[in-house]
Formats: sequence, C-alpha cells, structure tokens
Amino acid sequence: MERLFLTNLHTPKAVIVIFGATGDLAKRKLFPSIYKLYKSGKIGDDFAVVGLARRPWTNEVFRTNVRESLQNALSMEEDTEEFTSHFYYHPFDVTQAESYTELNGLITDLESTYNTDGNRIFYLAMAPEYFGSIAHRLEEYGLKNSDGWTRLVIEKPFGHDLKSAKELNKEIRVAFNEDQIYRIDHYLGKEMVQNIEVIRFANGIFEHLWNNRSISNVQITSSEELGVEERARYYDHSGAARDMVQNHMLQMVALLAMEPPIKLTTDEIRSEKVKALRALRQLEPEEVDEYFVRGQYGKGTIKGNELVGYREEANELHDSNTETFVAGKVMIDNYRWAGVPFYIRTGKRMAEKCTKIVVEFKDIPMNLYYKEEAEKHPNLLVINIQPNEGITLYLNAKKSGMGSMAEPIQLSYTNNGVSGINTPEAYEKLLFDCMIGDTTNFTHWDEVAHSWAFIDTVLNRWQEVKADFPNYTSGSMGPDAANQLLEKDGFHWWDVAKSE
Ligand SMILES: NC(=O)C1=CN([C@@H]2O[C@H](COP(=O)(O)OP(=O)(O)OC[C@H]3O[C@@H](n4cnc5c(N)ncnc54)[C@H](OP(=O)(O)O)[C@@H]3O)[C@@H](O)[C@H]2O)C=CC1
Ligand SMILES: O=C1O[C@H](COP(=O)(O)O)[C@@H](O)[C@H](O)[C@H]1O
Repeated sequence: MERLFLTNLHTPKAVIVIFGATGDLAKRKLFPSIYKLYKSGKIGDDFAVVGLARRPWTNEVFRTNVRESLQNALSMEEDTEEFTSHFYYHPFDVTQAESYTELNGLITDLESTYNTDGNRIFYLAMAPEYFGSIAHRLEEYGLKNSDGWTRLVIEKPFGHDLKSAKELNKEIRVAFNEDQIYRIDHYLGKEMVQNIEVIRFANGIFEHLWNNRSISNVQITSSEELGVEERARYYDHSGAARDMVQNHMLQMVALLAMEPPIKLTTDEIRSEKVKALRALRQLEPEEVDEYFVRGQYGKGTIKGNELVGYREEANELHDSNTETFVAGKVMIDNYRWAGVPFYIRTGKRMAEKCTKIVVEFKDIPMNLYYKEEAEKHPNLLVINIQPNEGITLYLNAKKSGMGSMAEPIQLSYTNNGVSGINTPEAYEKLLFDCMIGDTTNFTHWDEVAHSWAFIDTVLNRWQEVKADFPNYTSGSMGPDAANQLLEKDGFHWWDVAKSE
C-alpha cells in the first residue's frame, strides 16, 4: 500500500517518548497506531519515537521489535525500514535520576534532526505506581523546558480508588497543567462510541425521545471471550469494576445521558459529561446488593475450547475473591432520566466478544396489531460498538400478506459497509488527537473523580463480604443474578446479536 498524503495542511510534529516501550501495550497498540498515522499521511516525516525501558536493547533490536509488532498487528509484509528509522531506544530505569538528564540530551538531538519544533509527548505505558514520580522527574530535570509544547499521556488505571486517584492527580499536577494531561480511555477513541454524540444530537427524531417519557431502560454490554491472560498480577488486584466499569462503562453512560453541549468544544462537552456523572445515584452500602451483581468465571467451553476457571489460571489465583464480571443498575437522578435504569454488564470469558448499547423505548399505550402480549416488541435502538460497527433500529411493521398483524423489522446501518474502509483503531485516533492538542476524547480529572466516588461504594461493600465464587461458567453471559437484576424491574437483557 502506497503511503497516502491526505492533506496539504501542516502535519503535527513531535518527539514521542514511550516509557515502557518493551511492554505489551507498546507492541500491540502503540507502534501499529503510529505506523497507521504515518501511512495515512496524518503525520509526516517530522517525528521521532524514543523507546524507554530497562532491558539493554540497541536501536536495531528495538526497530526489529517494532517491525515484528507491525507484522503481527497489521498482518503485513511491507518494507517498514524507513518508518522504523525514526525509532530510537534508550535503556532507562525510571527510578534512577541520572537517566533523565541523559534522556534530555537525546531528545534535544532528535529535535534538531527531525525538525520537531521542541514538541514533546511523554507517553507513560508503564505500571501506574510510576506515573507520579515520572511526571515529577520530567519537571525536575528540565524535560519540559523545550521551545514547543509538552504533553503527558497517562494509561489507565488512574488510581485504585478515589483516595489514591486524588493523590496521583496531585502529584502529576505539580508538574503538568490539566490541559497538558491526556488520560487515556481507549473506548473514547472507538468510532461508534464517538458516534453516540452524533446519533443523539444530529437527529431530531432521537433527541425528542431521549428522556424518561419515551425510554424505559438502557442496556450497555461489553463482553469478552478472553480470560485474564498474562495479566493475573494486575487483574487480580483490579477486578472488572476497576478495570472496565470505573472508566469505559461509565464513560459510555455519561455520553448517553449528557445534555446537548452548547458548542462542540472540549470544555462544553466535558462539562456536560461531568454533570451527568455528578447525577449518578450514590448508593448506600446496604443498597449495593440490590443494584450490583458480581461474578467470577469457572471452567467452561467457548467455541469448542475447554477452558479452566479463573482460580486455575495461575497459582496465585487459587482462592481469589476478585470479580471478573459485573452487572449493575445505574440511576441518574436528574430531570431527564429520573426513573430510567441504565443497566451495565461486563465480564471476561463470556459467550462472545461484543460491545453494544440497547436503548429500549416505552410501549405505546395500546397496540392492536399483536394478538399476544408476549409477541409485542418494543422499539429498540441498538448501537453496535464492536466487533460490528453500526446502528439498528427495531420497528414494527405489517406482516406481509393478509391481515393487519405486525412484526418487528430492522433498519440497519453498518459503518464499515458504507465508508468502505476500516475505521481507525482507537489508539490511532487518540494519539493523533494528542498530537494536535485535542483533549476532548480524554478523561478530565473531574470525570475520573466522580466515577471513582460512585464505584468506591460498591467496591467497599464487596470488600466486606466474601463472594460465593465461581458463579458463572466460561462461555455463558454471566451469573443468573445478572438476569434477575432486570427481571425484578420487568425487563430482560436483549440478545440482539444473532439477528445482526
Ligand atoms: N496491555 C494492555 O492491553 C493494556 C495496558 N494498559 C496499561 O498500560 C500500561 C502498560 O501496560 P503493559 O504494556 O501491559 O505492561 P507490561 O508489563 O507489558 O510493560 C511494562 C513496561 O514497563 C517497563 N518497566 C518496568 N519497570 C521499569 C522501570 N523501573 N524503568 C523503566 N521501565 C520499566 C518494562 O520494561 P523492562 O522490563 O524492560 O524495564 C515494560 O516495557 C499499564 O498502566 C496498563 O494498565 C491499559 C490498557 C490495556
Ligand atoms: O481497558 C481494558 O480493555 C480491554 C477491553 O478492550 P476492548 O477494546 O478489547 O473492548 C480489557 O480486555 C482489559 O482487561 C481492560 O484493561
């Protein structure tokens, strides 16, 4: 594939410094994303990447590693020599002060070689315990004193609870302003997550109905087939609530629930999201079991593969009480949403990999076109986030033939089918946003804080009471209690996957 140059406008220039460049995230997500930006002409030749980690690699070993990552992630055999010539490796221990002085020298040299105007991105793809001290040392050793802009990209998790998140934020804010901090939530880079706002606010037919008068409930599912993989150490300390709910799931809730922004600016959009998160109903500890369900997978089968349970995945997990599944009922106590439950559900080792949102509309007062009550089908708006990208609207229409009975029909839009191209990977979009200084799709501190405040109550309650795990089979859609959560409100999870 030839490299494309999409625009004559200035492409962003920067030295991108990746802390943790020998790690999994860099290899699986960051290198392929930078390559796709390069191939699509979104970044030109004025960039360099400095990879940092402790192992004693050379530039050549690093570049070979980058090439392998591209082959694996993008299944391609292209010549990437020119691209990888922009990559430099510097053995570096983040805990050693002298490393930072040497790093500053290397970046300064590369800035003149690659004409990057002193713009620097520091991407922390490392364990979170290092985030605060790295930010502090970047300031202390003058790495922020360049002629251009400096930006700090921080991976999740941002803290372990509200208290630790506040401490971390305080440490980082000593060195960087809020507008220099890019807290990544990769769901905000997904095409259809970004589309939620457009679907809502660019369509009169939805915006009029988008409230408690017309919507009975909203369901957000993000299910994974994968188990804990190689991440037992991290995951067992985290669990599904911290790993997925505090960030990705509540971000989707905020986008679905927010009021229309008065302008499409970062501040206006963020301010509306923050207001929605502020309106989350804070639970009392004794209410947690009524609103939330936790689960941990046992053994089972997915696509014909027999799989062990979570506790058998690694020695240190043998008596783990960590949840690999969460379902919850989230209430938003404001004028628009009073009384409308937002049900969320996420877990590992579930039946399929799928993220989707189902908005269920209220029934009309009288429907004469169905003989049986049970046959009636409410209108649903389904937003398919992944693996399929698109929207399906479920309506009722006349059954073909004699009579005037109704049946559900679907109006579908598939994103890939219409545009004819694969949508960019989330990290690709977010990296580009960072290079052009757009923080809209990154999480502001206030969003992080409100999300932690909400989820802390649930976690504290779970900490007190040992769960009866395992309680769902690998390959299922979670424990029965997750179904009962909706049934007691007169709803059920919509399994709309097979029909699409
Ligand atoms: N992997 C993923 O899919 C996702 C990861 N994340 C987040 O991204 C971050 C990185 O995750 P991941 O790549 O999986 O982690 P890995 O454990 O694979 O990588 C950690 C990296 O840190 C380096 N490192 C460790 N200690 C030091 C040190 N003292 N000085 C310098 N470098 C050090 C390691 O290299 P070396 O041993 O050579 O020093 C390695 O490059 C984490 O915050 C994680 O939560 C978020 C979403 C998804
Ligand atoms: O942040 C995370 O997300 C992934 C799921 O992301 P997706 O884009 O594949 O849906 C999850 O596997 C991981 O545990 C979590 O840290």
